[in-house]
Amino acid sequence: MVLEVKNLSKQIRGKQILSDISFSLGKGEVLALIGPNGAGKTTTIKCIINAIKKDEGEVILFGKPFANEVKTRIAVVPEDRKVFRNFTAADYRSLWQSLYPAWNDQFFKDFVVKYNFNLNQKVESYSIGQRTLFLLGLALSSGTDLLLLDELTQHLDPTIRNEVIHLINQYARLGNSLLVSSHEIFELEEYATAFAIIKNGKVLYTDSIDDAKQKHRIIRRGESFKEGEVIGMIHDDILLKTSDDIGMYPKLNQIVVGYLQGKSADLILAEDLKEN
Ligand SMILES: Nc1ncnc2c1ncn2[C@@H]1O[C@H](COP(=O)(O)OP(=O)(O)OP(=O)(O)O)[C@@H](O)[C@H]1O
Repeated sequence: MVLEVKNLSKQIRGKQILSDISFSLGKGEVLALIGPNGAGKTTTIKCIINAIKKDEGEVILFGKPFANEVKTRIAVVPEDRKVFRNFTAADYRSLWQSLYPAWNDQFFKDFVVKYNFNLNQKVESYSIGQRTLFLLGLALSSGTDLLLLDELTQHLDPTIRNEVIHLINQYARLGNSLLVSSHEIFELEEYATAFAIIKNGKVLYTDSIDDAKQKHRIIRRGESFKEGEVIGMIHDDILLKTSDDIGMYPKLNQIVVGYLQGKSADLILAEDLKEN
């Protein structure tokens, strides 16, 4: 495993922000950390890179507990896209080149040409979409084997969004690993191979996309079933975790919605439809 997060917990100002968060990311995988606003995605990423101190739990990177040396093997695009004042794209290139021993300057040069970046322009003057693309370009050029990308596709027009997703896939195909936080559930299958659903600082479910689809079915409300657990409601359908071959296989976004919605009182009653 490239990254293992085990039983991570964090309180901020007396409020429990993360509770017992666990998931893992393998080589060449893209794990989507998916959840609504305020779920704890950014806090999880900050704990992984030790930008904020975790209270409990373990973060294992490349088989070892987090240590400062590992920072040169990880590149991050933060959610706020904050950049240094007065720093040009060329300044950023020099900085990242000095920080990352495996920096790939040819990749960076090609990236700058392909996306038409002016190296003499201040990065703070880029639009939010250009800034996101540029920061991703730095991360992809860093030569690291793990990227942490916080809400990467947020505020992007469809053209840049498609480019960004293409770049994520290309980087993963080279055997690198990516953790991408998002609340955009409809785009997940374009890049993710695995996912962790997070809500109120807890992981509700984590799995590879293929395995998750195998383990769940969508049945009509009122339809009876022999074996399984009712997970949640998706409009008039029910998401069921079951080994029975009933109903329909779910799409990833249906699995996410089912877990996020959870069981309401009338859905708990639906468990009574289980055949004895
Ligand atoms: N420094 C802080 N002080 C107080 N509360 C904080 C702080 N940082 C985070 N929180 C709270 O922790 C919770 C999780 O925030 P976090 O930014 O991790 O969520 P998120 O899933 O990344 O959300 P979003 O999708 O909106 O970016 C929120 O309720 C947030 O208000």
